[in-house]
Parts: sequence; structure tokens; C-alpha cells
Amino acid sequence: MSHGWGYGLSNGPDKWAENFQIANGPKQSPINIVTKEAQYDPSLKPLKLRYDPSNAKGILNNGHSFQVDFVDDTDSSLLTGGPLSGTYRFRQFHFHWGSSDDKGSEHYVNGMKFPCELHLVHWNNKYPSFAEAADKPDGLAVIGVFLKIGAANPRLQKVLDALDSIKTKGKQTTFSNFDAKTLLPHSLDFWTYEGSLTTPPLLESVTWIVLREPISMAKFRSLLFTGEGESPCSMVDNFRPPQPLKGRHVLASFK
Ligand SMILES: Cc1cc(=S)c(O)co1
Ligand SMILES: [Zn+2]
Repeated sequence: MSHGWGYGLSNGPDKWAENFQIANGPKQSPINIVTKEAQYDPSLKPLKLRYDPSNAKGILNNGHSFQVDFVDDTDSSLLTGGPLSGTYRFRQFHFHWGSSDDKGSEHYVNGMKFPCELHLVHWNNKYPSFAEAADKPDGLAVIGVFLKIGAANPRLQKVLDALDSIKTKGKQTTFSNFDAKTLLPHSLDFWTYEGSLTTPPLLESVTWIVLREPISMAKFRSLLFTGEGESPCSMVDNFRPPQPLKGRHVLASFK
């Protein structure tokens, strides 16, 4: 039985193409954002987010990251504007981070890495469900937010406090009444480009919207990639390195 994908030597990003050929595709993520090559596009609209905190449902250790899931069976939490022509429903947010403060983010800015990156995942409501949207070119929109280690972020504290109860793979707990909008930085200036999920199945269905301004956070309490009763493996370095641009252009919402 082929072992599942992960971030280890035997099943990490360099091995993903064995089971997911699109790993070597033309629109893979993440990328290194070279700011001088990002073209200011005045036609980009401001990002418009309207999240209903009561949509928060649960927090889960899925063995690759931890994610906070939201009810997405109505149009009560939406992302529009920016580069998007459609209306995208908010589904979940999750993180990618390093084992030390010098790495962890998936996107780089001029080769610079951040210790952590937050992804807020949305799907185009022209499709009946996330699963239907996930393999369409205009199916998904992910907002990427860089995190730097610093003062504890009170808005993140509720998330970090829940980690103790989802230490091992597969554990989940209820997580209610949370406004993910409070995780965003003051400025919604962004870079945008067409890319993919950064984890298998690496589908090339994501309009990436990467915010320029980072937010701060205190260190994560340690989670495990492994399940209860397995020999413990600390959940760190769950990031994919930058992928070739292959002729894509990155646009900027700011000069
Ligand atoms: C849907 C989804 C998106 C990203 S970026 C991820 O890491 C996992 O799942
Ligand atoms: Zn992600």
C-alpha cells in the first residue's frame, strides 16, 4: 500500500510527482514573488470580504496542517473583488510553518521566507460544491497572509488555545463564533497570480491573492503529524518550496 503524501524525505514535495503528475505542471504553487517584476494593475478592484463568525464549525488536525472549517452551504461568508470576477464562499483556513523562524512560508518575497503562512480557502459559488469547484480553472481563491514571530496576536489566541485538544492526526473539536477577518493585516494590498493547491492533489484551480503586509503571532504549540499511539513526529516544515513560474505574470494591486 503506497504510503500517503507528507513532508518527509520519503513522501515529501520532491516525491509528489510520482502520484500527482500535475506537480510538474505549468501553474504550480507556491512561487517566489519578485516584486520588481509584479506589474501594477489599476483594473484590480479592492478585496471585499464579508465573513459571518457564526459559520465557524470546527478545528481539525488533518495530519498535514490544522484547519478551521466553516459552514459553506449558504452565501453568508464571501470573498469578491480583487482579481475575481465571481463570488467565492469561505470554506476553511489553515497554516504552513517551519521548524525554525528562518523558514515556514510557502510563497517567498524576493527570496525572503517568513516563519509561517496562513491560507484562507474559498470556492466559486457558480459550482455546486467545493469538490466540484476544486478542479476548475476559476474554482478556488486562496488568500495568503505572511506571519512573522512577534507579539502574541490576540485574534489568533483562540485558535492557538485550541491546539492542545487536536494534538494528533485526525483529532478535531468544535470551534465556534470566530471572525477570520480579524486575522487580516490593516492593508489589503496584494499580489495575485494563477496557481494551484500547494498540497496534493495540487490542482491548478487557484487564483492566489497574497497580501503584502504580514501579521504577527507567537510560536505554535507543537502538533503532531502522527496519530495517537504512533511514534510521534512533530508537525513542522509542512511547506512546499517555490515552483517554476513557467511564463506566468504576477500582478500587484498597488504601485
Ligand atoms: C484546499 C487546500 C488549499 C491549500 S493551499 C492547502 O494547503 C490545502 O488544501
Ligand atoms: Zn495551504
